[in-house]
Amino acid sequence: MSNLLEWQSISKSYGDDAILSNIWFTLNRGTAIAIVGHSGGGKTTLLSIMGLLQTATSGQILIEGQEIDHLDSRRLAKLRGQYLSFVFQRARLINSLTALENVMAPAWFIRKGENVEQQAKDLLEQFGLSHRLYYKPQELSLGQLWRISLARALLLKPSILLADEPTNDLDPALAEEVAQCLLQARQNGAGVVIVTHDVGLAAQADQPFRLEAGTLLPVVCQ
Ligand SMILES: Nc1ncnc2c1ncn2[C@@H]1O[C@H](COP(=O)(O)OP(=O)(O)OP(=O)(O)O)[C@@H](O)[C@H]1O
Repeated sequence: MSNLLEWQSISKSYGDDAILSNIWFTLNRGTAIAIVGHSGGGKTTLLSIMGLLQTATSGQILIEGQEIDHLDSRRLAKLRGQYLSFVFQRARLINSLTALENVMAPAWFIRKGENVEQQAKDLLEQFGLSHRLYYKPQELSLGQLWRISLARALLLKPSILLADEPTNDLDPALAEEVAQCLLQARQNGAGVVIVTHDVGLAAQADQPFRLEAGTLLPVVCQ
């Protein structure tokens, strides 16, 4: 079976500024990789290329063995919907919708025609929020908002879950809770990619990397 995601010699420059150079890696189903690195080192750039939101300057990207570099924007958008889901540092929920509606909103477009309500309720129950289904974001705590954001991402049944700085600004207990929820997504076979400043979170991934001088280096945890 082919790898979920494969990068072959990916480089990215903005004008003369080389940000990523000659990056190779593989993401398998049911595994998590984490990427740490200093501010301005290119983590967001890397994640947005991974999320098919930006293109690389050179190299090959394969999703389940399929080369994507020749695809037009419409086909890329389709692949994004089919394979990828994002969890952002700030939950980015819609204030006028309830928790349940927020979870279902992207699925209304991506899983058109499917009845996703029960699955959304099940996910919220799994995250201990069945008593908050009809609350609006402003009536919920930061941790609850974060769990809703993760439920929203998981309802799309992504093969690849991308998380950008998921534990920034969270207290240690909540950061640990978020880490466990994210890593749990591996159990459904998702490949998880976490970009973080949090070395403790990175250490819990199956493969922690450091982004340094545009290159991914494996981190050896003690
Ligand atoms: N669209 C762009 N055009 C030109 N330069 C850019 C662009 N986007 C990012 N950069 C530059 O690329 C470098 C890497 O930026 P990036 O946002 O990927 O870093 P980062 O590791 O995510 O940083 P942080 O941890 O502070 O969020 C920075 O020097 C930034 O100025």
